[in-house]
Amino acid sequence: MRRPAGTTQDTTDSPPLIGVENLKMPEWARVDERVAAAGFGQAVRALPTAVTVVVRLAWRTSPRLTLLAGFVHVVSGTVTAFGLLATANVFTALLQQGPTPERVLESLPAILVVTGSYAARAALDSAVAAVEGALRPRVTAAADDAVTAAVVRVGLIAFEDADFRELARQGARYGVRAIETSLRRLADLTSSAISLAAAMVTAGLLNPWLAPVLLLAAAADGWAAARVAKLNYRHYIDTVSRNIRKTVVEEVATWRTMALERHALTLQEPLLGEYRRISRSLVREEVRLAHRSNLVRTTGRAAAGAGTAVAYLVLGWLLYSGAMELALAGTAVLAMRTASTALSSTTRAVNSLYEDSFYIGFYNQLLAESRKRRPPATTLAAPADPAEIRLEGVTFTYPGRPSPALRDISLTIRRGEVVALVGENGSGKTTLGKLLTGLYPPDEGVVRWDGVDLAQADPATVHANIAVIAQEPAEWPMTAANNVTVGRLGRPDPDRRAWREAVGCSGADEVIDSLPAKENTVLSKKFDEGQDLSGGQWQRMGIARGIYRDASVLVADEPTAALDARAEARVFAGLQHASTSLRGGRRTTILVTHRLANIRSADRILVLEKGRLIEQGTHEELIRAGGLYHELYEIQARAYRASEAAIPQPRAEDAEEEVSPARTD
Ligand SMILES: Nc1ncnc2c1ncn2[C@@H]1O[C@H](COP(=O)(O)OP(=O)(O)OP(=O)(O)O)[C@@H](O)[C@H]1O
Repeated sequence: MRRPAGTTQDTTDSPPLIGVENLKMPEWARVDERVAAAGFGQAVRALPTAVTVVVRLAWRTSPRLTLLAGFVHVVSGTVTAFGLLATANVFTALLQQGPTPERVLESLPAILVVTGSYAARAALDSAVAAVEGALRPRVTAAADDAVTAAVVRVGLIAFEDADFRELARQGARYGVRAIETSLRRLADLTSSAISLAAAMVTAGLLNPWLAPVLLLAAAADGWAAARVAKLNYRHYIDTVSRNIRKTVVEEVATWRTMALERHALTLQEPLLGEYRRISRSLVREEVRLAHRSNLVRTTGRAAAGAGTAVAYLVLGWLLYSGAMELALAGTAVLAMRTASTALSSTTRAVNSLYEDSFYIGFYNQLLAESRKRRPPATTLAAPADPAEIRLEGVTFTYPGRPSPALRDISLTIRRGEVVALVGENGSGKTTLGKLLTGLYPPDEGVVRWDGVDLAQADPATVHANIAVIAQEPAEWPMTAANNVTVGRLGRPDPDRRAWREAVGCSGADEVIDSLPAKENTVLSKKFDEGQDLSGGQWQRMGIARGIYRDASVLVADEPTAALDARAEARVFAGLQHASTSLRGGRRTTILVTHRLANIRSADRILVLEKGRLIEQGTHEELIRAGGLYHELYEIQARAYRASEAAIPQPRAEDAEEEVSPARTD
């Protein structure tokens, strides 16, 4: 990937364990790389968007608190400005001609105003803190809620896209944090901008020359702050891939699910080494960033110092030439100092907002992407118990994959059929199961249930009628009972018949019986007294959940891959029973399996090869056809025949003899 000049290579100093030197930068980060390269003008133009997001969120959260926050900030800034002007009056009264006691007496009202403004300012500061304290957590929670709700509602296929997953992670984490800090910056900006305006007006009233000179002194500070913000962002973009890699290595080095292989393969030290290498390279970048930021800040400060010197020279010249009275010099100095402080606070707030605006950009991008990836709102409902599932010319490609997982598939499945999907690894069986059930939309072609195009139907109405027993079932961190009933929340089952049938057909009853608190045992090691299960036990719980769901279309994807022979036989008998036990009819069952002996009695067998449907028929028809199914079946059957032949068959008299030594008589 071509990188803009001045950016660093995202590499570590030795070949990475992950296997690639440079991870591809996520799409969203590359979009924002262009934003990072933008000039200051563009940055200023980006501000209103960030401010709008924050204010809109605040308004949506609490219009009353938002108005109150705006009000107290404006009043607080105005009181400061008022105090400044009052101080000018004090100086004018004190430094005019005449006896000192009279001058002091004359300045008393102005001194009272100054004192009053300080007291008011202190009271307003507490009001600001109180209002902000009430508003900020609400806005942060609202931002968090918006982003979580947006991500939760995207279609399933979005989670197949690595760029979207990363955008979701970054947008939620940095975006929400940026909104929270922006709220504070916005408050700072309001009060410092008012103070600046007051100082400029005061200086301008004293002498029109003073105002531009004040700006000159503070502008350098502002430039430095803007530059540092950009450096920070550039750094973030440059290290994003490395940070992703670091997180992945950290996860595989510490996660419990990887622990067994990690130890068995003695990968702890290599992983630690990889982690340290990435960390070191990130630290080097951080240090380089700190040096560059420091240099920029020092340059800014030097320029600001020169600007201040010019301002004092101009003031001196104004006094020397008699363009300004000496009595006003004190006020001018005060205005200069106030303006300088206010301008650097203003520029700092503007720049922080500018920096935050990038992260708020991620946040907005995430909301927009999530909206785009949300299934379209529709009132079209899928039929609850379709008489026919039809695929017409269906092609599907996983996001980011160069070639389709399924190509031009056309087929029809009728209500109550038990259909087996067969084929070698990667031939597309699981993917076909997901398309049949509307979980993934096809890129080309159409999937219809009784003529209703699933891409046009409300996904909730489709999903309500499907049950999926996944190859690797989810390990829900809840009780064993809930691990089954979560299959259909709220299903009425007063006498627990459905529950008993589900755990009985799947063999989950044996699992539950072996648990210390039976069905009330929490299945997660994250909780005290929680229990974990073996792979096969989790699979039984998944099957029970699928059966308990009692849906009209059931997809079982390698349901018995991790089961022992006895459990497998029981599950297939259970699934057979489940296929005939749908309320008043037969359930449409789609079975994905490699163990061909289990599907001989299926109504139809579909054979896939490299994403294409190449054969279909009953077991006998496919065996007669002598194609791929016949070949695969023969390989498995031959293995059994060969192992049977290898076992010597005992003669009747041998058998007698073999047993006899054990006899005690
Ligand atoms: N989440 C995914 N992202 C990208 N590609 C995928 C994903 N899942 C599967 N694929 C690819 O799609 C193709 C079909 O995969 P699928 O899982 O449907 O095959 P399968 O027949 O079920 O395989 P197996 O018998 O190994 O379970 C394969 O080339 C696979 O690499």
